[in-house]
Amino acid sequence: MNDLQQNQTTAQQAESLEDSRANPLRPHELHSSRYFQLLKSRRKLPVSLRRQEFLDIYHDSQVILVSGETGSGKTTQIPQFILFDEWESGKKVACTQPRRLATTSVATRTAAELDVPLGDQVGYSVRFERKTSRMTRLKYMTDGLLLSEASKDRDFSAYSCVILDEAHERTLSTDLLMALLKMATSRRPCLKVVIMSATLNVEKIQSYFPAAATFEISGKVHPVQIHYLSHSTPRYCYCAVTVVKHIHKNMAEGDILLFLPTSGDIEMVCSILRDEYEDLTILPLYSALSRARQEEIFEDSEYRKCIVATNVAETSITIDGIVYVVDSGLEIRPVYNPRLRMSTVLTSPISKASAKQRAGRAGRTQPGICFRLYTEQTHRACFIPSAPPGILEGELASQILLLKVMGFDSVGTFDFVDPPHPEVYLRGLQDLRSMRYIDDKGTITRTGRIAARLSVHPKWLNAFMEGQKNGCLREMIDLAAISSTQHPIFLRPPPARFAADIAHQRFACPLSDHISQLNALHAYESAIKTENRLPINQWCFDAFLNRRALSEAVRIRDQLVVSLQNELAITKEVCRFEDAEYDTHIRKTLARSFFYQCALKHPDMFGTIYRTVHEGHTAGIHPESVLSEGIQEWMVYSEFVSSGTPYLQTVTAVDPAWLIDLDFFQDDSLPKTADGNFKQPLVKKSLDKARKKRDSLEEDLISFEILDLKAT
Ligand SMILES: Nc1ncnc2c1ncn2[C@@H]1O[C@H](COP(=O)(O)OP(=O)(O)OP(=O)(O)O)[C@@H](O)[C@H]1O
Repeated sequence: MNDLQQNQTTAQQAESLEDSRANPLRPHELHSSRYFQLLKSRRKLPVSLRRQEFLDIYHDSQVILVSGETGSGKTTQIPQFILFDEWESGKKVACTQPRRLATTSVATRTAAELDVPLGDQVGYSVRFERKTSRMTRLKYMTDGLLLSEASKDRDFSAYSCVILDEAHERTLSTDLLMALLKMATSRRPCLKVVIMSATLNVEKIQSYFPAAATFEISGKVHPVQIHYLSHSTPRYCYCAVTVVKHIHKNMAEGDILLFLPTSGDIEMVCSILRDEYEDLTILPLYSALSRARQEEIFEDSEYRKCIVATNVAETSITIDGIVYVVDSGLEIRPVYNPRLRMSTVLTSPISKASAKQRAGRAGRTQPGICFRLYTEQTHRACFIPSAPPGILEGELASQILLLKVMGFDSVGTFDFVDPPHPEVYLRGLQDLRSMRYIDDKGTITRTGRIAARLSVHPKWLNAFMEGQKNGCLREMIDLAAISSTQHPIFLRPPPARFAADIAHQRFACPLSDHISQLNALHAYESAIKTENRLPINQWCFDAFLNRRALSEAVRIRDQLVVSLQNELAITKEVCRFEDAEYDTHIRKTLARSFFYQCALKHPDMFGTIYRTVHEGHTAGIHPESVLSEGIQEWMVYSEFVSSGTPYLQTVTAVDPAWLIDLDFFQDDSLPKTADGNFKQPLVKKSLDKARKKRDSLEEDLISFEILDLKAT
């Protein structure tokens, strides 16, 4: 018997025996004292009091919509009820979350509640990282990951029940899962679906699943008082600092959770608060931070904690000790514009549902107070009820391809909760057509099938094939991996921008941001291998590189190499950096793979404005680019973004001669006005010039060969 077990009282042992009948995960073992502590608090949760009522509905219905106050126990308890109920089926229970941090933290909590090591019966799976085993029966996972599983198994046959949590967020993946689950439930009558949220639009989802039962959990764990400002203020950071100071000076014990829209705001506010207080533990929280730094928010602290977070802390997570929530009422949301093929990132007001979720981070382990940095009138009149579904705001090419590979040829008539905007849908089809992933009839091609199976955006398959021709396949795989990390690899924290820019110069390639990224990745890998090196964390810190993003890129790259092995002959050989043509091979490959994202310098302007070839939209080069001075004529860009001013981001200078033989740049493909003239005469002129140059070079070559022939 171990120490923990010895510590159990006789009463606990009796309780353990009683409870073990309900806990098939450890049927013959005694539980730890922590288990009993947690059990005591779990039993008080509103949802625990209605366990049997929930199970009765669960037995009678195939689809159940669960709504209930934040903190009432949906995420941690309902999956356990189902797990025990479904134990005999031998199948798994999946519970999805929109965010990674929430996925890992609720899995950790649930494993602790069940007194099992994380990864055994309870585990988690997020992209490129998982803690599961063959024993795992309850799997918390991101919605994106379950979607990619579904592309291989439309019946969700490994699962007896799929729980979609935080469904109010209506992410693109959750919406697609709802549609696929709707079909799967008609094929598999024993498959159950539970859709949960504290702020679910029940009528909307019920009209999509007409036979769904509803289960509403009333009652809060602890009350949360809400305070509003009496006057609005645009200076939300200043206002947030004032409120935090007020709480710290005048209010009773309890940690603070402050919501701000951007990582820049967070770092600024953290540095102001750090300068002022030594007896306050200030912890930033945003997705670009390393996992270890993110998890610091859960650690105990000698002083009061003040966590300054973006909306990554908005749903699902419980941070023990939070009493005060300060909500700026703002967030950043990328919105895709199909006409511009551009993502606009603007700081905008949150929805009422988000405001409720944010307030709900308090009152979970004790009563709480939420300070909203906006007026009640603003909340009532200016906040929309819930954020628009992701399917109405995002780019759809990869989702259309995924559906096509699953056999849904006519995606236009697919039964979505909210159908996508026809223009976004058509743009997605056009993009897939120009990448040759579908044919003229919209049928998926062989290349399209391979592209759909990639763990990165399907557009990269073209780059891999082109890279193979030009001897830089490995570099393209590295770039695909870098572009798939959730965070930028170059860090520019606001207080140290200048120092960061200097540190980044050693990786800079004057003609390409993509190659600069590759240089940083390769330097990181050799820093790891070098003996007597600096600790890698220190090396990354000094170089202002994001270690988390780099190690994630390496992981993605290694998995990609394995998954591509059957499709492309991947040799160990890499393009040699010492090769005089190293840059050219990579730039040419990028140009020929992402030709539909080319831009040409606009001479009428001050010299730094470019115009995209296909749509003719103008934009500057992002100020963080190595090419921001706008000297080069042609560019290929990875993103067209706007946070007020439109910018081309992550760009590479290209030679139009590399493009002229592509169909996309032939006269009959270039965009024309209604009267048949070229919409962008400059593009036409520049391409003609490149063609002439090529022809005259070819003529020179021929005459040179003739001369050579005569000489022999
Ligand atoms: N990591 C944790 N530390 C302390 N208490 C926790 C933790 N996780 C959960 N709890 C307790 O369990 C309760 C239920 O949490 P759970 O996440 O299941 O609620 P929920 O209804 O899903 O909330 P939300 O709608 O906000 O996701 C919390 O209110 C809290 O009291």
